[in-house]
Amino acid sequence: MRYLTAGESHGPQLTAIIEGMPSNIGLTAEHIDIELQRRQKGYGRGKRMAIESDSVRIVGGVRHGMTTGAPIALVVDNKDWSHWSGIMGTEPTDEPVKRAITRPRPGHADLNGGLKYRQTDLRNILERSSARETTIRVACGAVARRLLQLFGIDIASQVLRIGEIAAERSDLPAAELRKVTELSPLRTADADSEAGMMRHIDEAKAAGDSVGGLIEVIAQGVPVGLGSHVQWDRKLDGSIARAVMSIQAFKGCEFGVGFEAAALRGSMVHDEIRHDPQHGFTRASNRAGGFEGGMTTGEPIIVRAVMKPIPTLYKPIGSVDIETKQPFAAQIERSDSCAVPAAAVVMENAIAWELACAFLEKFGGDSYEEISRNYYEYMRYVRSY
Ligand SMILES: Cc1cc2nc3c(=O)[nH]c(=O)nc-3n(C[C@H](O)[C@H](O)[C@H](O)COP(=O)(O)O)c2cc1C
Ligand SMILES: C=C(O[C@@H]1CC(C(=O)O)=C[C@@H](OP(=O)(O)O)[C@H]1O)C(=O)O
Repeated sequence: MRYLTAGESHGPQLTAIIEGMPSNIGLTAEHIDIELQRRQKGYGRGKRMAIESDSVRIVGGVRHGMTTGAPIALVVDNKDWSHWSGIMGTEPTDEPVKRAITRPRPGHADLNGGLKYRQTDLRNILERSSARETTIRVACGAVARRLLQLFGIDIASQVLRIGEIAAERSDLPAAELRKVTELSPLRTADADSEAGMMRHIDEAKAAGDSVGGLIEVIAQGVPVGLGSHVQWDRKLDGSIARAVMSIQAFKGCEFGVGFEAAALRGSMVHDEIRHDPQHGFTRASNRAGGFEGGMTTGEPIIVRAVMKPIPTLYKPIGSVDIETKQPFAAQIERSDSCAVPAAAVVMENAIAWELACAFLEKFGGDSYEEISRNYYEYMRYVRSY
């Protein structure tokens, strides 16, 4: 499976085409909208989220609520477009020249993008680098999720840190965790830390600053043997790391005990293998976070990732105007102060996409029926191995 997206943050719409989704999978706009709405929630976001109320239009590949095997085309309209059509139209006009953005924000794509693409109006960079794009990426992930759900794979996230404030980690199964974190404005399972986390965001915002955080995603019910050890680009932990690291502002990623493994002995890192006739092979622990040799072990996949603080600051750090070459004191219209809870939903769906691709590679088929046949036969074989 593959997908491409197009569209600017303040343009008319975001668009995606998904190629390779099998036929006979139940899929409606409602399935996708659930994920889009989850992504919009969360404490710390700016005024843009009050303007948007994201919902998808499925404009190809689905008929009467079922996929047909044809490319799936998705559209999400930007409600903010009505305020930007003069500046963001596709037809020639003088408007952008008068209102060109020449002040690059440290930490955003503005300066590098301006240099690389020879742009004198940095809007031509920020419009596409904006995390508005994660809306349509989540829509694609939500389609992948439909396939995974049919085979009992659940994915959930929890926020483990906002800036200086850590939250207690929950080890609830994914389906339960999802219910708990859904009730939290910070997408955390630790209700006691919530107030402190929100205060931390408020304080950063009041100081003209921003905060990042730490997110964990768990995927449960994933069969053993997705991905492969035989080629570097078929290692599924590698594909997931790439997908996670490609999310705007994500700066690090680990599986299982992760970076802690550097300080631990092997006996404290690896998971003992066990066998019983009823379940076949199992593990005594899941310190590997669900991966060995680039393949799933059958244990839950546990991925954590770091989101850096938002780059657009109300009290900005030093930068230089690309036209005048003078330092400037920026005037910011609006920005998020913290988008970690929203990013957790993006991360879930980015991982869902990679899992669905690996699932189709393993059990491949043009239709749900073919995939089912391959999947259940394999699962029977695994239990008797
Ligand atoms: C959900 C989400 C919302 C974001 N909101 C903002 C924002 O309001 N302002 C901002 O400057 N950056 C925001 N970012 C981060 C930037 O998009 C990101 O830092 C930028 O594209 C540069 O990419 P990099 O940080 O990966 O290098 C957001 C990121 C995510 C995932
Ligand atoms: C629009 C979204 O996030 C945006 C991501 C973003 C950025 O620079 O990444 C900047 C802000 O956009 P604006 O400049 O329009 O206020 C965020 O609101 C979204 O998540 O849907």
